[in-house]
Amino acid sequence: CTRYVLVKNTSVRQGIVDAVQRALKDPKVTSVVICGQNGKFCGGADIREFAGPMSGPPLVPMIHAIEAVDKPVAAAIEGVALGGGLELALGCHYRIAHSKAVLGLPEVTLGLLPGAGGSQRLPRLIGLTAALDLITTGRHVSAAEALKLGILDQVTDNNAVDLAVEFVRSVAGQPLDSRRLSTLPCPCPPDVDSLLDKVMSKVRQRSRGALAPVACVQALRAAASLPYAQGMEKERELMATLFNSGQARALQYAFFSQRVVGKWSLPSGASWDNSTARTISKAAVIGLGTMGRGIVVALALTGISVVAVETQEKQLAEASRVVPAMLQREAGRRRLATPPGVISFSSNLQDVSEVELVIEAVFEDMSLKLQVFKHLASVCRPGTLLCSNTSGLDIDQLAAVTQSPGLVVGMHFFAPAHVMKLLEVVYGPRSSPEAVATAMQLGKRMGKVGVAVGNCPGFVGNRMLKPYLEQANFLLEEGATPQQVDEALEEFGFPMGVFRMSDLSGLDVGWRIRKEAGLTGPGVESTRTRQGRRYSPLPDQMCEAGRLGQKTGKGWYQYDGPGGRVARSDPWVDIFLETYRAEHGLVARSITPEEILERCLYALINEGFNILQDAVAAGPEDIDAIYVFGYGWPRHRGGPMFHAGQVGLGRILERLNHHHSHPDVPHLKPSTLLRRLVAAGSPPVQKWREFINKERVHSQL
Ligand SMILES: CC(C)(COP(=O)(O)OP(=O)(O)OC[C@H]1O[C@@H](n2cnc3c(N)ncnc32)[C@H](O)[C@@H]1OP(=O)(O)O)[C@@H](O)C(=O)NCCC(=O)NCCSC(=O)C[C@@H](O)CCCCCCCCCCCCC(=O)O
Repeated sequence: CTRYVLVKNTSVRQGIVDAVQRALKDPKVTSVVICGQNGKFCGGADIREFAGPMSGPPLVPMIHAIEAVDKPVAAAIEGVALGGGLELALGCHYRIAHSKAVLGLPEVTLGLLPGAGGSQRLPRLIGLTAALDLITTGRHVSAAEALKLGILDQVTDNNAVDLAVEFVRSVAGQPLDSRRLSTLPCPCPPDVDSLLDKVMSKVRQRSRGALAPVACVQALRAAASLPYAQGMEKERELMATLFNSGQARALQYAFFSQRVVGKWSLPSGASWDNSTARTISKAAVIGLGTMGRGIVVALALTGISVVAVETQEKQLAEASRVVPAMLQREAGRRRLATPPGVISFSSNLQDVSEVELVIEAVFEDMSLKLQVFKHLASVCRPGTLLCSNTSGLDIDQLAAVTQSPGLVVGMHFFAPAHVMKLLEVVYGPRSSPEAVATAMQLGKRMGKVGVAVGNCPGFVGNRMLKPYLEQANFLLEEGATPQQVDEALEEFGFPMGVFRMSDLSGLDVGWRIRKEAGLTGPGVESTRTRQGRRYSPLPDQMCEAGRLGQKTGKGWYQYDGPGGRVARSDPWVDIFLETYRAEHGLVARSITPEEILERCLYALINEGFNILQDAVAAGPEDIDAIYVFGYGWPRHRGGPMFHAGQVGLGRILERLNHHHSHPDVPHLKPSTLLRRLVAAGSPPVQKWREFINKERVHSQL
């Protein structure tokens, strides 16, 4: 073999075409190895190219040409072979990989399908059943699994390129017909139709309105039932539909948002690339309720040793029993051989004196948290980072009771903390860049999507949730039922509507917060206006009636006893709402799903604009990542701020104005930023950051 180097500064596709052509023409070349540069085979198509017209040689004919070559061609896979990268490898006659390589067809996660023959070649190679799994989930597989599935011919711990060269030399001259996947039949189980139907219904249920998983099944049905050329035609047709769908744009935006938020910056100018993070090896978690336990597991899974502290003996005993089992289960799910972290349980706060970082996860009560922070400040070594898992309390107030307020940040996890991907890293005015960098890096080590956000009540996620919940309650007062509201939201793509979600998390959570805010409780007058704003006492009255949600077996729905999970509508709630309306002289009216979506979602989006205006979030991507990873916003709709752009900012403004002008629907006053964006011609979401910065410079916000 002669080695031809693919030059990186020209299009990779052009490079491959040219190099293969030269190799074909060169009589000295008996076989060909395609490899990547710098130890990475190929991560697939450049997603940014999808936004404009494609240039350079198209992928599909290029792969066909490689497959048709009459000298053996092997792909030497190091690093990754994803998407178009794996499709290129499937066009080669052989595939040799390094043991650490990762393979997959993740196009479905970008709103696409493997559109360069992958949907037709992979099932011909590994069979329909396995291909359905890989293509509809987009999951990555290790080299070992790929070898077992039959995607790879050989795996090595040594140099994959050297092995591939040796390998193709050894097979030079052998017939290649059986190695051309496009010529092979697709191995299918006998009950192929019932398998496809079953997978289709599973996919529809799981995808909540996403188009790509459904198109993937359709493409695989074509692979199973049609000759290759017709299958490719179907693949192209489905790809064209997906390609031009708003969902593909939303999912590709979500891919980049996830990466944008990692490049955080603070209003002070500190940012990910000018701040140094400390590497944490010893941490402590204070409070072993649901959140604390999850955080302990998340830390331990990264190999950090954790001191888990709980002062209540009963809770400590239960946590000592439950946490190791949780760790074992999660390690198993992640295919980690043994959970690497070491956990020690204690009832003594003194035991955290040697750790480098503490996460407080006690009850959501400011006076209790202040007490804990004061204590920590006296127990911990100087320089220990003190973090709070508060879901919305003032980080600055906590920092104020310590000697080093710069070392205090919020680390707001989402339940279950060892599973949910989102982490809000909350910086106060005094938090140091080092503290933020350390919390962000720790989040990354835990596999979280960390988003740096400013300090305000509820931070980003919960601050936006408030007007959303408020509108949902107002809709009940006006005539909707919890089922109607939930159905509209679930149809939109949320895994759970707002009332089912409240039942799951417990109605008492918000009740406690409202009591602390003086909005309800003894001595507060039972009116529909509180602290000068419209207020719905409905959720408080539910709590007063003992209906706290799933845990009491009754909430906005009824369940089969406490802890039950299947929500059924409850005639009690209908009577409760009717009585309430009658008491307050409200006449129920018919409310459309459109109004439900506008009132709930536009309220949430409007608060998102306020948050951007206040610089609590650095950009719309931060808000969108928070909602996609922490609040069940359907990923194929990009996130609330992306969705606003899709709907049209002018339309959102017009509908907010419309609802706001209604005498009994307050709290929907459009944000100044939204107005300014509309006045500026509604620039695309990718331009908002720049726009906000300019407006701020000119003091327009
Ligand atoms: C590769 C990774 C695993 C690396 O992870 P790692 O953690 O190491 O690094 P990062 O994730 O932080 O990434 C670093 C850096 O790189 C950027 N990036 C990564 N991948 C891509 C990409 N694919 N494109 C663009 N940019 C990428 C990332 O943003 C970071 O940039 P930054 O500036 O922040 O530093 C990991 O990155 C990863 O998983 N990547 C994605 C892998 C993937 O999903 N691949 C599939 C891509 S889609 C594809 O391959 C499609 C194919 O099926 C071929 C399609 C054929 C097209 C045919 C067209 C027919 C269409 C018909 C249309 C008809 C139109 C009409 O008729 O109108």
